[in-house]
Amino acid sequence: MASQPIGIAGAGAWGTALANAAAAAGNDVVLWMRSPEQADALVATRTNERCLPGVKLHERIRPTAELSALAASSAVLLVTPAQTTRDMSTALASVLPVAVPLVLCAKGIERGSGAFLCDVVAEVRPGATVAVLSGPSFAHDVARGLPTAVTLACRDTALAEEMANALSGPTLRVYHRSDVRGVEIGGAAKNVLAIACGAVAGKGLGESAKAALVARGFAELLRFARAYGGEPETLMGLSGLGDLVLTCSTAQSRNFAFGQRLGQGMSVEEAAGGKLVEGAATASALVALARAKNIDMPIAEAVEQILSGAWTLDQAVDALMNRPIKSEH
Ligand SMILES: NC(=O)c1ccc[n+]([C@@H]2O[C@H](COP(=O)([O-])OP(=O)(O)OC[C@H]3O[C@@H](n4cnc5c(N)ncnc54)[C@H](O)[C@@H]3O)[C@@H](O)[C@H]2O)c1
Ligand SMILES: O=P(O)(O)OC[C@H](O)CO
Repeated sequence: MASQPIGIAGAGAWGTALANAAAAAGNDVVLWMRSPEQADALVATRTNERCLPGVKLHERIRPTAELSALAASSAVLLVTPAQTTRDMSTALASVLPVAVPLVLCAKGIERGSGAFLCDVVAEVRPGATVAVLSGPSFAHDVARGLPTAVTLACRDTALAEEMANALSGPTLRVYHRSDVRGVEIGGAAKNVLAIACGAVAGKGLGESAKAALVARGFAELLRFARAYGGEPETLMGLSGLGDLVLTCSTAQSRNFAFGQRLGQGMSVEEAAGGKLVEGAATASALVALARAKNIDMPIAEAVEQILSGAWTLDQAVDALMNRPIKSEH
């Protein structure tokens, strides 16, 4: 794997941070972005000032706007927003040999179809290997070389181990696992729950409410994952509890910050402020999947009701607090 470059599709905050981490781990990296102007600017300045101000691009990274430049990669990390997965993996299918694994790094569920992102890729690139990388990792932390750990899941356990080794470096520790479904559910669902935590913070409901929400949110995550074939043990790990705790802790998270602004009384549009808020894009699909299997997810439901304009935040709090008293599970 080391002799071929790692390909990265998407040069936003996370794609650029992962490119730096992969290069620091000893790999050559081809970093693709859709804009030729951005690629030229990256080649010239070796910084991605819009997404990661102040971070120098590692010398082993080759920026490009030619998708075909990814064809010789040992693996391609797809790091564009979750809702672009179908279009991006279709475009990649036309240039990548089927033997090149695709590692999904976005966190979400496809709106409209309600499809998990791995299933989207399996549809448009049949026979190709798909993996998922997820866990507690803010791009700005990783890009600055602050330490963290994430999980890479692939059904091919030998390949999962090989890719985890290739991407692990001095400050990014990559664990491997075979439970692809569990790892992708952890990443997708925690963003929706983080919006609720942010809203509690923005509304000034206190630290106790926030902690209660994390615990009950985690119970929802576990129920959902169990019903959709994820292993509970996976959700107790980095892409589950780990990422839920991170994203529910700080306004450094875009999902939390979005919820916080909703809690302060802003509209959905004002609160998003033009930034990528994956939990807002995924909430309706997550809730529809939960309803389809009668999975009780009142916190995710409340987020969806607020986002659709059906409930105010006060109504959501009332609905959550007035649910029948029951045994904790
Ligand atoms: N930023 C983080 O800390 C972080 C950490 C872990 C995971 N993630 C996940 O990674 C994904 C990307 O997040 P990000 O922070 O890099 O977002 P970002 O907004 O910084 O970057 C997204 C990139 O995708 C590109 N893009 C958007 N639409 C596209 C399309 N249709 N085709 C091709 N390229 C397109 C944009 O030009 C941009 O470069 C999200 O799913 C997010 O949840 C982010
Ligand atoms: O900024 P957020 O909320 O998209 O979260 C980024 C990562 O998913 C944290 O692990």
